[in-house]
Amino acid sequence: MTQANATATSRPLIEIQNVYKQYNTGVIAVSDMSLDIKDGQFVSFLGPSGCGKSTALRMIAGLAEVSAGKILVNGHEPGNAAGPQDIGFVFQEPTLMPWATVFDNVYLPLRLGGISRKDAAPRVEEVLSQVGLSKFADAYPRELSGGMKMRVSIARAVVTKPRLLLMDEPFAALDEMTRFKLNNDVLRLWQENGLTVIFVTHSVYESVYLSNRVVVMAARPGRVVADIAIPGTYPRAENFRTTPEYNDSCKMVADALNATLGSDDIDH
Ligand SMILES: Nc1ncnc2c1ncn2[C@@H]1O[C@H](COP(=O)(O)OP(=O)(O)OP(=O)(O)O)[C@@H](O)[C@H]1O
Repeated sequence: MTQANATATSRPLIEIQNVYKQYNTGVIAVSDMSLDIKDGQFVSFLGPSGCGKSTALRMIAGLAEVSAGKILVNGHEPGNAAGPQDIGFVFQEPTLMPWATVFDNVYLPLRLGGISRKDAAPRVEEVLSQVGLSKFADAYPRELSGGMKMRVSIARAVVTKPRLLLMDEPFAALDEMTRFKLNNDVLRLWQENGLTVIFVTHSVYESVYLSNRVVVMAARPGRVVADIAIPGTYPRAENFRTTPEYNDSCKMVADALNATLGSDDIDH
C-alpha cells in the first residue's frame, strides 16, 4: 500500500477515522474506513458496484450520517460548521431545473445564499466561461447535449467557490469522446481554482488519468483495500494515455481492483 504525496500543508483537509456505515436494512456499506486527504489532491474512489463509494462520498458531504467513527472536513463535521459553501457536489445525473435557463440553473446556489441576480452575474458568467458555455447562458436544458448538461451541473457545483468538489460517477452515462473532454475540463477547473477533488468512478483508466491518488475499495463489507499514488504531471500531455507510465499505473490499479473480485462477489 502506498500513500500519495500531498501537494501541500500540514492538517489534512479531510480526515476519515474508523468510519462505519450500516443502513437500517442491516447492510454494512462502509467498514472501518480511515483516510486522510490533503488540500489540493485529486483522489478517485474506485471499486465494484456496492463497495460503498457513494456512501463514503455522501458521508463526507454530510448527506448521510456515519454509524460510528468520525469524519472531519477542514476540522469540522460535514454538513455542520464546514458551511455549505465549502463543498460542491456533482451527481451522476445533471439534475437541472428544466424550466430555468443555463444561467439560472448555475445561479441557484448563489440565489439560495441571498445574492441578487445582478451581483451574481459576473461570477455566473465567469464559471460558465470556465466550462465553455458562455454562449449558452440563455439556453434551456432541453436544448443541450448530455455533455453540456453535465458542464452546467459542474458550473453550478463550483459557482460558490467551494474548497472541496465531490463527484459521484459524473461521466458514466456519456460517450467516450465527451468523457475525455470533460476529464480535461475537470482537471483544468481543479488546477485553476485550487480545488480538492474526490471523484467516484468504476473506470480504472479514468481514475488513473485524473488522479494523483486512487483509493481502491472492495465490497461486502465496503472497505479500502489499496491506496495508490499515481505519478505524472499536470496538465496531462496529449499522449499521456499511451505512455508506459500511464499503462504501468493502470496495471497496478487494475491488479488491486481484480483482487477485490471474488467469483461470488460480482453483482453487476
Ligand atoms: N439508502 C440505502 N439504504 C439501504 N442500503 C443502501 C442505501 N444506499 C446504499 N445501500 C447499500 O449499501 C451498499 C453500498 O452502496 P453504495 O451505493 O455506497 O455503493 P457504490 O460502490 O457507490 O455502488 P455503485 O457503484 O453501484 O453506485 C450497497 O450494498 C447498497 O445496496
